[in-house]
Amino acid sequence: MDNQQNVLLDVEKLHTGYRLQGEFYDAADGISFTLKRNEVLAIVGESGCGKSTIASSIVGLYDRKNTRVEGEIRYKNLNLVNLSEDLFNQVRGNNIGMIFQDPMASLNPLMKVGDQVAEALLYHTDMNKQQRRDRVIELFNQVGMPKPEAMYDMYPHELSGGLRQRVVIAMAVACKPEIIIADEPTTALDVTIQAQILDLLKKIQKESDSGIILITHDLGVVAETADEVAVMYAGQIVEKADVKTLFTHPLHPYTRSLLNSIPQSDDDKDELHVIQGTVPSLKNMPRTGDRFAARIPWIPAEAHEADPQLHEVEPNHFVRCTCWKTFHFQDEG
Ligand SMILES: Nc1ncnc2c1ncn2[C@@H]1O[C@H](COP(=O)(O)OP(=O)(O)OP(=O)(O)O)[C@@H](O)[C@H]1O
Repeated sequence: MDNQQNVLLDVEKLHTGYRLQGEFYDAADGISFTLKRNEVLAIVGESGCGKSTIASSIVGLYDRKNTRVEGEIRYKNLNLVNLSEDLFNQVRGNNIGMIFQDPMASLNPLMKVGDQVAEALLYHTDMNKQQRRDRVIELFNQVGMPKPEAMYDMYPHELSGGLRQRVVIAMAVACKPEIIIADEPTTALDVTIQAQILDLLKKIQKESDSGIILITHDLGVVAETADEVAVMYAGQIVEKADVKTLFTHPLHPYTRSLLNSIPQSDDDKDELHVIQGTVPSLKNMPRTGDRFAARIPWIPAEAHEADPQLHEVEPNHFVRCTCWKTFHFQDEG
């Protein structure tokens, strides 16, 4: 049972649509989930499923003219869906920290990295200059930057990709936010550095009792880091469970296909089931029936629900549609 006090963020029927040639099309199409304290919730799915749309809806980083956001994103007594720009500016950084994929895009190339982290403190705290500098050095220590004092005065281009991402993480956690949203935080980094950054995120989460929403297309990252997982397909959550259940007992055909498309070892290569087709574009997304049905055409139409819902098939394990009951891979007969 959910302990309400531990719920940091409660997303309820979130619809985020983008205007394309005058009409809105939902990229997040009725998304509901909760993020709890001390939890890493991974949102996973192929490119174009709507993962980043959820992140930008939560932090209010979208073009208000061409984006329509409806539903509820409850944080404390606020509904972030109707929040004014002013309030968003207070919440972002202070209560909700954001880490993006490309550290270079988050950093100003002309400013010392230490000053950039200090700037976040300038907006959200009443620390004086020296206090801000001390706090930045402390943060650089916390995120594992070597020689933090010297690092303060470096420019982004003087740092490696991994160190730049550590600066971005320092910036995101500078004001001790309760919620951290990390959108593909390791995708731009070398494999060896990826593991270090994921370890760092877990360490920060544990030290600060925060909740992390980790957005990724990489199931390896999910296995490494997440507590809970939401699998997304074509704007909807199709399966939700704790990480162990999801990896040992996946049910939705999309989750099973995703898991089956990663080789565990060279021996498994012959048994991989590649997912046919691609995620439909926003305009061409089916809005009725099972959105994944077109990619598993050998499963009979009557196996799918007409209006697939998320069913709790066992405690805390949710699956959309009942077609999983008859699903098999094509070559399994
Ligand atoms: N600003 C926008 N205007 C119009 N369409 C958009 C916009 N942002 C995203 N989309 C479309 O919405 C859908 C979901 O995109 P989104 O970026 O949320 O997916 P994603 O799962 O995060 O994929 P990726 O990892 O490639 O970013 C895609 O079809 C995308 O083309």
